[in-house]
Amino acid sequence: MTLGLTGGIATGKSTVSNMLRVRGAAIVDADRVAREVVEPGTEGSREVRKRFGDGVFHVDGKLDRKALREVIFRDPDAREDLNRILHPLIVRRMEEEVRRARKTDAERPVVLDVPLLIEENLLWMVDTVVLVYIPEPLQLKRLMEREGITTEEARRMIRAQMPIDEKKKFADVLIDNSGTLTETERQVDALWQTMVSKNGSGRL
Ligand SMILES: CC(C)(COP(=O)(O)OP(=O)(O)OC[C@H]1O[C@@H](n2cnc3c(N)ncnc32)[C@H](O)[C@@H]1O)[C@@H](O)C(=O)NCCC(=O)NCCS
Ligand SMILES: Nc1ncnc2c1ncn2[C@@H]1O[C@H](COP(=O)(O)OP(=O)(O)OP(=O)(O)O)[C@@H](O)[C@H]1O
Repeated sequence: MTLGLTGGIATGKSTVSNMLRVRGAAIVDADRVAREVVEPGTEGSREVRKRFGDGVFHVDGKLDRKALREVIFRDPDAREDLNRILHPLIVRRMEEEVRRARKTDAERPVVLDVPLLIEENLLWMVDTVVLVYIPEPLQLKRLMEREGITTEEARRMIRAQMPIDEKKKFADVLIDNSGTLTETERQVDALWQTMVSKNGSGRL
């Protein structure tokens, strides 16, 4: 089965995806793929430079992630342009990775960790949607603490995505990550049991 793991920024997708990895899932991480498609010399890198200029690159040709981030979380048009350039490249590579994982072991659950799974209409890629949920005030707090940024900066990043409470209606399974990591582990255990017992295709 292919599980779509989503949430909002800093709600705990990486935390939960690591827990699923430890249990044996194959993980396809959209944030990692997004970094690969802009490596120096790639089509993604060329297109980003064409649209955003040399100012969002370091002298060695690597993307200056901080600089680009400043632009896209302030300017919705810029964000749309970046999405238009990168998302087809990201989706194509994720599809290849899913195919490869299936070929290696058809029974092994595959987890697609994609922050924008719902916003970008990628639900067709997965059998089941798992939402890593925390209430928005806690999301704001964890984001500010992790990034060392102000409330205003964190709000801007959260506003670039569909509000976490709205995402609930697209979810088949909810993991509440507002408690301790042990409490989250317990929910992941229950999810994993269902995944392996249904190990063919099928929805949860
Ligand atoms: C702007 C970039 C360079 C900032 O890099 P940085 O290392 O600081 O952050 P990172 O990649 O780890 O992303 C952190 C989080 O930001 C959020 N985010 C990233 N891109 C976007 C976007 N286009 N729209 C809304 N939220 C986004 C996601 O929740 C993501 O998990 C980078 O996020 C990027 O290339 N974004 C565009 C690609 C994309 O849409 N990625 C999301 C997965 S499809
Ligand atoms: N149950 C928890 N209790 C306390 N802190 C937590 C918990 N789960 C995650 N965190 C912390 O919250 C922050 C966000 O978690 P994580 O990085 O897993 O989120 P994410 O959804 O993957 O973020 P992004 O969208 O930026 O990729 C991290 O600093 C993490 O250590």
